[in-house]
Amino acid sequence: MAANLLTSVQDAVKREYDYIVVGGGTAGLVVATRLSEDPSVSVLLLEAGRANLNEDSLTMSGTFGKNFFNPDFEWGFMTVPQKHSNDNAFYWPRGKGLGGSSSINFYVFTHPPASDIDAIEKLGNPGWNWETYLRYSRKSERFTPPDAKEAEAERLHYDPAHHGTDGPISTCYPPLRTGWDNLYQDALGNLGLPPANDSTQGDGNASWMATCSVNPKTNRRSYAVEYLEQAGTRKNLHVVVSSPVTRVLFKDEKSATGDVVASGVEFVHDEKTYTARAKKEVILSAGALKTPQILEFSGVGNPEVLTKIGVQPKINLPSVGENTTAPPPELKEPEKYNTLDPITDEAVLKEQLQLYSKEHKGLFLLSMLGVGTGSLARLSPDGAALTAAQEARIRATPAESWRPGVAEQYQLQLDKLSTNAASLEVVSMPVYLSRPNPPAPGKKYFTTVSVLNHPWSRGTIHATSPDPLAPPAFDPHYFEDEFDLQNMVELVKFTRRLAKTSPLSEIISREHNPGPEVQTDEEIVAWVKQFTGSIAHTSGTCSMLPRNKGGVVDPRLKVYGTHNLRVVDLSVLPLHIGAPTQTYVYALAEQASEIIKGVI
Ligand SMILES: Cc1cc2nc3c(=O)[nH]c(=O)nc-3n(C[C@H](O)[C@H](O)[C@H](O)COP(=O)(O)OP(=O)(O)OC[C@H]3O[C@@H](n4cnc5c(N)ncnc54)[C@H](O)[C@@H]3O)c2cc1C
Repeated sequence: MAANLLTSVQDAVKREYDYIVVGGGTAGLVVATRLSEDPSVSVLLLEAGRANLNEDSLTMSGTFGKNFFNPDFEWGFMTVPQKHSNDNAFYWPRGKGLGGSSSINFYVFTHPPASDIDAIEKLGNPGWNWETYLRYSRKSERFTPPDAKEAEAERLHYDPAHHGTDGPISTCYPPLRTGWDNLYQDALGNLGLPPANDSTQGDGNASWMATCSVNPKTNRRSYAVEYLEQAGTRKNLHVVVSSPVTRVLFKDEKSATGDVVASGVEFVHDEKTYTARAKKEVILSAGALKTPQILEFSGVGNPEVLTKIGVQPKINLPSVGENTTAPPPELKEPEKYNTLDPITDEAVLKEQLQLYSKEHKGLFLLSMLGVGTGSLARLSPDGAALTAAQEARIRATPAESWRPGVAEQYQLQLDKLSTNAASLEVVSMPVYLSRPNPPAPGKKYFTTVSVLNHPWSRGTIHATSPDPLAPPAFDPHYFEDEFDLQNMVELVKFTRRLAKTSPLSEIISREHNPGPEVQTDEEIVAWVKQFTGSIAHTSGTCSMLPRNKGGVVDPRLKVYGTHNLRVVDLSVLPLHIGAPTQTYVYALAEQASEIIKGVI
């Protein structure tokens, strides 16, 4: 059905649309679909990548990372060398094509803690709180509860009030489970993270079983393209693919309030440049890594950055591309039970692919299930002392030494530290995913993906080349704040303790990474700097904050100084949340759609 919405460039440039949405990823597809619910408005969606509709390798479940570095589906971004991480450049995968990152993500679908969502409102954004988040998250979700007997046996406990039942994104518990997740949860409980329904309550020091965005009827990925499917054959929504937008175009005259007025966008298709025209608004949803670049090429940003790429400044907004927060993970693994490792054997892979395509069964139904979150003080014997030292250091640093608005963000992070709220996450993954020691043939593993959810380092993403199609410079400043590194080191030690804690210890034969040769703090630091990777949740590059506090958009998601240009994607999240980010992006885009429609 969604294929009916595809339009040719020649048709699109002949018309004038009410709304142009830039980027057909997670947020963009929600916004375009919701706006076109009103048959009296016209919407054009421009996506840089291909349509990729009905692409088996995207919709098949259990294919974690399969499309990494595949230019048909993924951008292949790299950070600049990281000064505080041995000058390593980190791989930042992002989805390309309709569905964006929701088409390649690892489809864990969980809520952030309520306090993290309320923090967004506290930073100066009325209406962006847990209550509204939950309303819009429910609107996006179609949850299928587990069978009652199975739920009891496998502890698939949940709060029905936290799930929607008739939204476009299907969610469920992973259709196939590893068999060790109860043991994982018990071991986490023995280390101070007791079982809970989910991550939303209290200080977040807990463990739970995560749901995923998979359709339990088809056992396929459920992702943003479901929204387009809902749009069906609407005549007022046009989708043009393979057309990267290079800049927003503005009218010569300003609005009555003195703001610049967007009139459309410039985009490239088959190496030719075109213009698409908008009557009402332009909405940027190109993701946290690309939206700041489009703003900069449109003349919106820090004049110094713009001048270097040969762009005439229109709006002085130095916060574009700043406040980049990018949490890094660490990996480690034991052996046994249901995992995806056997598919590295050609014969098993063939058999499993057949099983999946014919009966929608087999190992590809596995997903991440057991999750634990905790504060540093809860996870490490040295955590309280390290936390106190960080609190003292931040309090002793004059607020003027940070960029505007960071002091307010740090205050909320300090509140989390002083109440011992969870900021670290350990997720069990049923496959070998770590470096440098390779897996042994014929064995099974699980990896503990360890995540720092509230990093203190702040980075930047800026255009540096005059070519708008060249990637910008991604610089997360990993480990610039030493506390981030200390957290990662303590996470490695915690993961080691977890593996030695009953009942999990009973099923583990040995640790492969970091491996026995990595023991002292210095050795762990070296391993972390060399072998950590990005969890792909970068946010904040066009933060929703007051303008004098580092804001790029206001609480109506409008770019400051503009009359009708908004940003709706993960760029606007001003302070990172303690969870993977897709659930948040769907809720954000649902709320944004109602704002744009004037419903709220
Ligand atoms: C590998 C990976 C694993 C992840 N795992 C999870 C997980 O398990 N659970 C979870 O909750 N979250 C996960 N995430 C994060 C989550 O998927 C993202 O945060 C979310 O999808 C981001 O949505 P977005 O709309 O901001 O950006 P995207 O979905 O990335 O959309 C941006 C879109 O804009 C397009 N675009 C870019 N530039 C232009 C341009 N110039 N012109 C036109 N179009 C353009 C892109 O091609 C893309 O389609 C993962 C992400 C990745 C990459």
